[in-house]
Amino acid sequence: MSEKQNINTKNYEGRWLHLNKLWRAAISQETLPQMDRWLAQEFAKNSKYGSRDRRWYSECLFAGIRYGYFALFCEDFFNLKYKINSENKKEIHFQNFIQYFKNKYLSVEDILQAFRKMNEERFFIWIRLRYLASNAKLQENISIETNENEFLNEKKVFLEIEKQLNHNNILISQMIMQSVPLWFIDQIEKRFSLSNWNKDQQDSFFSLLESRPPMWLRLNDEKFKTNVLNELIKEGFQVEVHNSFTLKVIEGKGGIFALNSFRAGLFEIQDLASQQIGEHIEAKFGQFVWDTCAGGGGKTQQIASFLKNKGVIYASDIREYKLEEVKKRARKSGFFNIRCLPWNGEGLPQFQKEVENKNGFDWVLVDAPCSSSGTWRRNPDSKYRITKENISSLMDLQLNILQTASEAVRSGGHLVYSTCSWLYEENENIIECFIKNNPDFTIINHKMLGSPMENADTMFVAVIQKK
Ligand SMILES: C[S@@+](CC[C@H](N)C(=O)[O-])C[C@H]1O[C@@H](n2cnc3c(N)ncnc32)[C@H](O)[C@@H]1O
Repeated sequence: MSEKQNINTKNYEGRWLHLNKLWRAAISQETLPQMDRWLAQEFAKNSKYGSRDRRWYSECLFAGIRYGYFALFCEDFFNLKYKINSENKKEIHFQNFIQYFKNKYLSVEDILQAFRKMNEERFFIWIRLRYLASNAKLQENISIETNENEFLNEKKVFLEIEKQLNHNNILISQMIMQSVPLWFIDQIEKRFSLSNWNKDQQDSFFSLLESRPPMWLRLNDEKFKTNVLNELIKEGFQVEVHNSFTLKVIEGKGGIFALNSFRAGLFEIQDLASQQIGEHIEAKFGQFVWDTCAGGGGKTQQIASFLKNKGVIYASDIREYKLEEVKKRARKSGFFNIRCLPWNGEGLPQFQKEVENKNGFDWVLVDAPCSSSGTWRRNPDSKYRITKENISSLMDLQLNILQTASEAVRSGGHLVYSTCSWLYEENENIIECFIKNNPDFTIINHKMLGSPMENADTMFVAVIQKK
């Protein structure tokens, strides 16, 4: 079978066979791969994939990961019903089945092993049925519909599962339908009650998991709005103005990086919730800011756009190569006040004398490494990877970084802590522990941002002030 497929019903079958092959290759990796990275490598290895092929294969493989846990649920239920049940003639108690399923898959290894054991054609039957029941739409108009007479038994079981779930505990049902591992049940309950999300918000938290968030853009200056909008529209993007700095791309053909206005540094791609974190750093002209975990500099750039070269920003990260990206982006946007310093979270780095002269920073941002549970819409594979053990080691790291970074805040200055996670352990818990150990700091406010309140990732921010 050739790798390149033209999109018509003639090689529809070949396309599915190739999809199965790609899925098998993905799950045969040593560990469950991060799907976007794995796919990028896979496509780079084979230049024969056309852009429509790439979109379709990646959409289907992402659906595979997004709904993989649900597919295991369906397959196990199907097997019980059609194999064990026909032999033993016993009725399956749905409640008992849920309990059995919950205890059967307790880690990413369990899930990966089950993916490997399952015939890929069968796997994609469940994925297709589930995808068709979701609100998500395939970007490419290549059908994933099943023929009327195909998979009749599976369709029956799928409908039965939907029906049974409708009569079940609502939280458990939503978790199963949205393929959220049941080991998260306590954390989800905690989040719902802590954040006081109402029924609609709870429903949205789940239903938003069916799709990626839209692409959000942040202008580096509101005066660029007309220029940027004109170019986007001219290039066929459908865009909505969210506020004076933020645009939402409703539809676009890709190729945003090639736009003149992007290359000239007039705007950045940045999720809405991430932008809202940045807005909590209310740095005034002339102030000093330290972005301790700057990564590629998404928030460093945003803070620089507030300061308009009047003030100083230090950007640090344990990954030195990321700081090269920060420098490149700063040059592109004409920000000359960003100083990059590698930092591993142990002790304070060697700042220039100017920091000591100011008695420390006015603002210190700790955009901490975290489980990324708030980015499941984008990276669904990460929901299977989060375990109690890695949350606990992340908590130690988060608290350590926050503690060390806090030593650089001047008296009266602010410490901002953020994550792209909705887990209590990584958020409220961390700031509560920090405050307990540091009575000279007070929490000014803290909140969840993004989904389910907005069509974005889910993030957390806390503003803490030094007395
Ligand atoms: C959530 S990401 C930061 C994203 C970035 N602020 C942005 O807006 O694009 C967390 C960052 O923390 C960095 N990091 C992880 N461990 C660290 C440590 N011990 N010390 C300093 N940075 C660390 C990671 O390399 C990663 O870039």
